[in-house]
Amino acid sequence: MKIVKLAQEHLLKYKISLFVFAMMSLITWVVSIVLPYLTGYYVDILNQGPTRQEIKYFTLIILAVGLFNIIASFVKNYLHRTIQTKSMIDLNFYVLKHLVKLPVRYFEDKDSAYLNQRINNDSKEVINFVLDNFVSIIKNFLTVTVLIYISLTINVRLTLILLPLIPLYLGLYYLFRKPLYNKNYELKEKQNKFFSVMNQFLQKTKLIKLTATFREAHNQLEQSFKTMLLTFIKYTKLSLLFSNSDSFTKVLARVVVFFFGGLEIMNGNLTIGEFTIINSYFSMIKNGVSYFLGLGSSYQKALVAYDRLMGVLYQPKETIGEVKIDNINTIQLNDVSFSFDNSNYVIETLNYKFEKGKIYCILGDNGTGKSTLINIVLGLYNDYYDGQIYYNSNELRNLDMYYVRRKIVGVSEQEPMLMNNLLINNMTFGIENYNYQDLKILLENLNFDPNKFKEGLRTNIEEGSKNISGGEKLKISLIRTLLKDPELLVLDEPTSALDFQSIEKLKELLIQTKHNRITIVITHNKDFVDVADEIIDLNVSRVNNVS
Ligand SMILES: Nc1ncnc2c1ncn2[C@@H]1O[C@H](COP(=O)(O)OP(=O)(O)OP(=O)(O)O)[C@@H](O)[C@H]1O
Repeated sequence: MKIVKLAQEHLLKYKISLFVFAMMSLITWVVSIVLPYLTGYYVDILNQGPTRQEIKYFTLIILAVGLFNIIASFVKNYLHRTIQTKSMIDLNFYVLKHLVKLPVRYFEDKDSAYLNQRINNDSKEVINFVLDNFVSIIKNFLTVTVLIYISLTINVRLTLILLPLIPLYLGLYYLFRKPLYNKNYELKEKQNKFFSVMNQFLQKTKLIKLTATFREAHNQLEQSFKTMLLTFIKYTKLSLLFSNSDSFTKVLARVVVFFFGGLEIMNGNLTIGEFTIINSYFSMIKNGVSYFLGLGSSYQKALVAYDRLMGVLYQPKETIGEVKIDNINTIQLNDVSFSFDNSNYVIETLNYKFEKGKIYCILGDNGTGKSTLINIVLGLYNDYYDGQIYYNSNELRNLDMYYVRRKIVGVSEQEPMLMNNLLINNMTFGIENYNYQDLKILLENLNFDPNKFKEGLRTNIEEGSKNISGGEKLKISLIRTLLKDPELLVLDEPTSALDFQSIEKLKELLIQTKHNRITIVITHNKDFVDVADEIIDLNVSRVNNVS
């Protein structure tokens, strides 16, 4: 079975724990079978007038079995939880590892929070299905067969009278199964929608305040809750109806056991102890049967989770070559074209050569393709552009761009992403070797005073937190990029959140270090035009510096 194949790779990392878990599960199962039998046997002894010795003996057995069961259950449940958590995270990481190597365009229409939650839930579903059922199938099969056999050996007539109640239960189950599944599914969808509206309500508090749309926001929230509540009520009614019908079969079974069991006792064909054993065993047989009935629907649920995970795992990874380079003297674009929708070209037959030692300024109004061009040059759209791009003499698609970007490329983004980490770690993130003196100079040059923060460079920064301004975020990202001393430096809209003084300092810094690298600055205003050696104006239809 394909679900087992996916889960086993992660579960089998904990072979010994799994083996002990299986053994403990079987032990607790044996205890659950033995206890009603012992109880029945004891009832018969009590009925016949027990000796003090017998009472002592049975009490000790019950104590020993009980204690043994507690220990075995503890070990079983402990192992179940730890194996489940570890393998679930393992599978989750396995999918995330693949995900992070997919082309960036895969993520463009995805909500990352939703995707993350989905992968987490699906990993849990797949692991739980396999872990829970690998012992349960054997256990429940044994429960049904062994207990029917023991009941038959105790009293054939009573067992044969009780067995037809199982098809009755099956009928009820099938009657309710589909509507229950559908209503449950519908309820989950409505709950998800409701929570996403609640989430939005919290996320958009600032917008709600600014536009004073409290009433509209609250109405939306209420409407979504009403829809969810309606489905919840329908589901609750149906599930209560089902559990009542289920209780009805239990009552019926008890009536049959009491009436026919009573007659059998009266006729001397059954002891009181045997009566209690059959009574307990029949309910265990019924539970065993319902386990197998429920297996189909839990398989369907796990299958949905499996298919969604495989949907990610089957996505082809982005194109990455193997050639590693440690310096970049030129980047040449030959007839490069790119379109998001295969019809409107954002970049069209662009020919351009970037050379070490120069500062390039990519100019253009909003939406003219500045960021797109940089994404192409950095190898993020390797699977989508036409034409060729050469780093020195190596075609971009042949380069190991993970290596190149890590070692010799520095990119400061328009909206910098910070890690939930210390200020110092954010400034040095991904940089293998740096000089503390260089960091100090950069801090001074960019006018960034870490002492302004409560614990200086060791202050914890949280993405989205209020203890850091937009400009400060941008400076952290600039420091991280410049500290790397890259061969290719890309600054995307570096002036968007900087004050005049900081812009001037940054310009000085770029001029001072331009000989060691290719510097590309993306901007929609003219702030950097005066320091640029070449300007690429994307407002102009044909850009070309290559004859
Ligand atoms: N993922 C996408 N799917 C479809 N179209 C996109 C996508 N990303 C960008 N575009 C479109 O491509 C064009 C260029 O976008 P790009 O972000 O490169 O522009 P930009 O010059 O960097 O803009 P800005 O100055 O606003 O940052 C725009 O028309 C934009 O709508």
